[in-house]
Amino acid sequence: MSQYNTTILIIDDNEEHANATAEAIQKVGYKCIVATSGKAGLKIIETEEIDVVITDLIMHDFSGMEILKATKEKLPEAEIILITGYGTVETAVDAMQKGAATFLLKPININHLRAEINKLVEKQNLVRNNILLQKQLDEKYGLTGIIGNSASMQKVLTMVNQISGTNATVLITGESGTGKELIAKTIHNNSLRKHNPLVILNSAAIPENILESELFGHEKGSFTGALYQRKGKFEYAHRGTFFLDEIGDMPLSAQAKLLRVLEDGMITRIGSNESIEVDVRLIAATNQELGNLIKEGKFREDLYFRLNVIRIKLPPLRERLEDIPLLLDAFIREFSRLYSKEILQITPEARKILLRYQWPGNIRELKNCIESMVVITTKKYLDVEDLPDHIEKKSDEMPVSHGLMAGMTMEDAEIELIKCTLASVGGNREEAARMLGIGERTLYRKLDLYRLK
Ligand SMILES: Nc1ncnc2c1ncn2[C@@H]1O[C@H](COP(=O)(O)OP(=O)(O)OP(=O)(O)O)[C@@H](O)[C@H]1O
Repeated sequence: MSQYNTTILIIDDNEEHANATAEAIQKVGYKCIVATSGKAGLKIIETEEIDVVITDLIMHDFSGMEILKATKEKLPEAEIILITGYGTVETAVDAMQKGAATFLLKPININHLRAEINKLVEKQNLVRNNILLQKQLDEKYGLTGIIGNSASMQKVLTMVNQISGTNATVLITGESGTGKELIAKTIHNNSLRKHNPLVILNSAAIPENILESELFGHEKGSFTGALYQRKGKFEYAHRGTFFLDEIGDMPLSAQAKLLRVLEDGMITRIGSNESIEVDVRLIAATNQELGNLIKEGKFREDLYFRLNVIRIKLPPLRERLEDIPLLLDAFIREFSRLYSKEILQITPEARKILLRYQWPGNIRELKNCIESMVVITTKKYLDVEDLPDHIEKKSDEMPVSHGLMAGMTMEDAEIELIKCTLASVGGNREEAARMLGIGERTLYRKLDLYRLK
């Protein structure tokens, strides 16, 4: 949405003043509706789609605070700017705590007002585009809950979509917190097995001496402590999916037995001579390099080939920083709802810092970070001071370009600036355009023109 389809409501009981403000805003392309009383303003809020409400704080019938309350109820996505005199600054601050975007002092500086509106509209567009994009992704893949519009995640989603309906064994690799379990659950939920169990076992979390019993079950008396007969996870997963996490940590003896199950579809409980047929789709995951484990003699090569029928490689978050804005918006919404806080926003400064951080714990770390910020903030937005302590807070450490020299053309300088800005935000074009103060489309055009894509 551009400014041409953004509607701004101006509520001010000084008619002359209201019209002058509207005229100044219309000049830069916004659609304006003027209400010259609080009552008229409230009626418009009830019936029209408004993106930004600019209201005087003190009017003869209703106060700006009442307008704010009604707007929050009827138009939760709209942004509110309060216009106030010096005597009422305290009330305006209170209004910001109740959800107003900002307040401006009288007499209004029209350039300042335009800049505030531009900022708010840009923020609204970003949120709306992200929601739309996620909806499109969900519709395209029918895979709700997996967020990511980077090329690498699109590739993963396409693959998940293609293989979910098959019975093929899947090996998911990726660092901790990149979403391996989420992908495994999604494959199961989109498969014909979705009404049957999804059984999950983490090989690393089970002591070696009981892992085989967990996997294949045991007969009563088969070892000290085996007081009863017990089914293993494979049996529980019959007709469903078995997600075996941290497979790289599985001891060699269990690997040999697992290989046999994959080859003939039969399991044998410990202490039994009888084989039981199981119909299980296996999805294995690891954050280790299985190739290295094979070289070290810790992982069976034949099992690796059996598992590696379909391989899904999840890239670390630092290699797909362009997914961060979408993830940020989704997690902020999720935790605002969970902790019953009005949907919060994040300041550009805090956003910049999160975009530059390397995320060693990947999406799990980002999710935890946003959860803690939502919990601790006392404001309507998340800011730099809400960031966890271990995240470096300096946002002014921009990469410096060393490529500028007297004598180079403006065009070369522009190329250098674009490259340097993109590098500072990990290639995130949306964020880079914002920093450069140009539209995303303009940035795309320039990338095309200078063959920087
Ligand atoms: N693409 C994504 N979109 C939304 N949420 C995600 C995405 N990827 C991961 N998450 C969330 O991040 C958290 C960690 O994901 P998950 O447990 O699937 O990672 P993992 O790779 O299995 O981690 P580990 O190797 O430590 O077991 C979960 O809360 C998950 O829902």
